Amino acid sequence: MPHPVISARALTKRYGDFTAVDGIDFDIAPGESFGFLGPNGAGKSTTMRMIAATSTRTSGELTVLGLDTADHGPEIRAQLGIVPQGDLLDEELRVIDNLIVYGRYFGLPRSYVKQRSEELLDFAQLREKRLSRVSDLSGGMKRRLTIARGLVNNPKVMLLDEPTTGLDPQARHVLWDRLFRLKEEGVTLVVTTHFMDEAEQLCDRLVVIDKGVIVAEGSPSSLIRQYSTREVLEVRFGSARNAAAAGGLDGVGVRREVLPDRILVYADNGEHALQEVLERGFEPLTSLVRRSSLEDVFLRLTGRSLVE
Ligand SMILES: Nc1ncnc2c1ncn2[C@@H]1O[C@H](COP(=O)(O)OP(=O)(O)OP(=O)(O)O)[C@@H](O)[C@H]1O
Repeated sequence: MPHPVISARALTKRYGDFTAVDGIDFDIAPGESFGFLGPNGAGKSTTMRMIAATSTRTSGELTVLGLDTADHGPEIRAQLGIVPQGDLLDEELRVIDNLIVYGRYFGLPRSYVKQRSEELLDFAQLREKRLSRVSDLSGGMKRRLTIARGLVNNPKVMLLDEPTTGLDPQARHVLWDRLFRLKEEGVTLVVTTHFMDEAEQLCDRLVVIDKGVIVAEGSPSSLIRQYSTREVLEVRFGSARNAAAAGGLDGVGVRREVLPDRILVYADNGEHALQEVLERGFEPLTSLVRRSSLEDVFLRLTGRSLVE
């Protein structure tokens, strides 16, 4: 890897007796789109706050853009774009003024901030909303404005904490498209998410994090290859028959996961697996063959579903 823009070794954060981040190691390369994928409470936001030098680490090492976060908070923050979980916009201000006021916090010259804010309105597809109040924007527009605001200081690294939580599918796709544009421009993206589709869409590489610990690392496709099969057969037998059917499917596919409402059969060929299920005399109410996803990886690694 070229010299990493962010590097962590044995990074740990404790709140009293509770360890939120438990000795994690990772390196993020320039221009990479890197994800922390994990359920609520895994320690993702805590890690992001330590990267942004707004929360101090308990132990371990952490450098951002070659600077130690313990000693260089203001210099680091001046070079990062930060998109926190809540939008934290000034609801009373107009859209354009949110950008200008934020830019002025960085001490950037007024003329530069004005010009940059106009460019960012276009980037965020908010030109028509230039003079609207934030309170009149949709959730997706607010998120895009927050991202635009995070770009005022022209950062090389963007931290995005759960960028699409709470948005509808269309708004999510618009946002992913904008983030993809940033990536094409060479901006390093660091994203936390508990959505496996988001991780698959946005991340070149990710770590799966659970209870403050990294349980796997790789590209979405390499993680799926390593921890799952090519296909998954999902069969539903109804609550009364689910357990009995689960007991009768030993040896079908490579592996099975029995969930309360369905059984997942991991197999390289899902249709063949379905044939075997039928040959054993188990007629499912519904069946579906799909490709493996990061959700399957997470289930395999932790025994739990990502979104519970
Ligand atoms: N200031 C704090 N004091 C005590 N415990 C905290 C504090 N901040 C976070 N925690 C705890 O640390 C754990 C990790 O929280 P964190 O917010 O980093 O998780 P997360 O993976 O980002 O999840 P979410 O998506 O819900 O934010 C949680 O159990 C949380 O309750």
